[in-house]
Amino acid sequence: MAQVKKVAVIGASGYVGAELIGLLCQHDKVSLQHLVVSENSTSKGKLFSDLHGRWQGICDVPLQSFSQSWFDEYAASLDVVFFATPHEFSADWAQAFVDKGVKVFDLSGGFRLKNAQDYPQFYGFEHANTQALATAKYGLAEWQAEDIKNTSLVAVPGCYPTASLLALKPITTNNLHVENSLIVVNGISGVSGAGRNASLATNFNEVSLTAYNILKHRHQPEISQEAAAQVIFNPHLAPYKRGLLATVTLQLKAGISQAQVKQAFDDAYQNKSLVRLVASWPKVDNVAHTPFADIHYQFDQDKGVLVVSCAIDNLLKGAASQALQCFNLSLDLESHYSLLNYSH
Ligand SMILES: NC(=O)C1=CN([C@@H]2O[C@H](COP(=O)(O)OP(=O)(O)OC[C@H]3O[C@@H](n4cnc5c(N)ncnc54)[C@H](OP(=O)(O)O)[C@@H]3O)[C@@H](O)[C@H]2O)C=CC1
Ligand SMILES: CC(=O)N[C@@H](CCC(=O)OP(=O)(O)O)C(=O)O
Repeated sequence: MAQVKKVAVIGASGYVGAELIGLLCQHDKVSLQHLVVSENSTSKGKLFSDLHGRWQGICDVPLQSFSQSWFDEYAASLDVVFFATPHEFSADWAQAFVDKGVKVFDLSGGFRLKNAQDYPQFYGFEHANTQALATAKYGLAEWQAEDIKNTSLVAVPGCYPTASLLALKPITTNNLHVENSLIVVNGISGVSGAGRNASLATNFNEVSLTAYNILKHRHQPEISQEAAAQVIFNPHLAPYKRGLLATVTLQLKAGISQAQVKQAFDDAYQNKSLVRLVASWPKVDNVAHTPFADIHYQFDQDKGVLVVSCAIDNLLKGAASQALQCFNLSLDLESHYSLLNYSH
């Protein structure tokens, strides 16, 4: 029987933190101890439910602000901390919690890339803790259960990488694709993907379906690293709130059959209840506000071209519910524990 864990969430005022807290409130192995925001946050002292009205009467807990003295007072008393914070904050602070014996689930990109040199290029900062970078484990829940169990620092995948890798890995891990061929990933995300803070680019009046960050998005090295294959990643922003679609195109080796492709997907996901192999092209509306990933593919055997599409909720399967899957795995629970009937 897994014991109840003492848990804190840093980044509680943000979109991802809010979803995560909603999930943690319903989890019977969690004792939620601290909801934390930045040191100078305009939200400190407010109730969580004042900021996120969906949780009125469910989580009316005041928000604390993070500081060195907060860390000194509370860190050692925790079992688990979730970071739903900017990448650089996680990179700076995660190891300090690990050193206090706290298991860290980092929902930022602070520990996803193995190559420290990629941080200045794709994240705009030098990584402060390259040793932790080397030991952190990537936490794509359906694929890395053992790593997730056996580490103190889980790098929860990004939203686009989650959908892209769930689509790609049945093929790339079985080496069904032509080595060094062009793999193209087209991603479309709703505006909540950009977080809660106001900016011109995410202003309601400004948002129109558009590509952005072409050939320089930080998820390109993440997807390539975890698929063990170089990809071209084309992100798009779309004028809706929740949900993300990644559609990938690959060239498969000559002679690969429909049956081999089907086998690869069935083997990968037949016992994974949060990944649904659906009968038609997935839609974001079918997964928004849920922890599911929906996948569908079509293979033109004559041309050797495979197209796979995966839809997820960017804030849940692309962040908070996947982090909870990782937490469940670390407790030796099934990864879908407390998630299958989630609705809020
Ligand atoms: N949005 C998405 O779809 C996804 C986001 N992510 C990642 O999850 C993380 C959170 O994203 P999201 O919720 O969208 O972002 P938001 O901007 O909505 O929230 C960021 C949160 O971090 C807190 N914060 C900022 N600076 C600090 C600091 N120095 N110390 C402590 N807390 C701090 C903010 O608190 P306050 O502002 O009140 O100070 C806020 O609670 C990011 O790393 C993001 O890249 C991952 C997957 C999907
Ligand atoms: C629409 C939008 O702006 N999306 C964000 C991705 C959000 C996200 O998931 O970022 P991480 O996974 O790296 O934390 C972006 O493109 O930067």
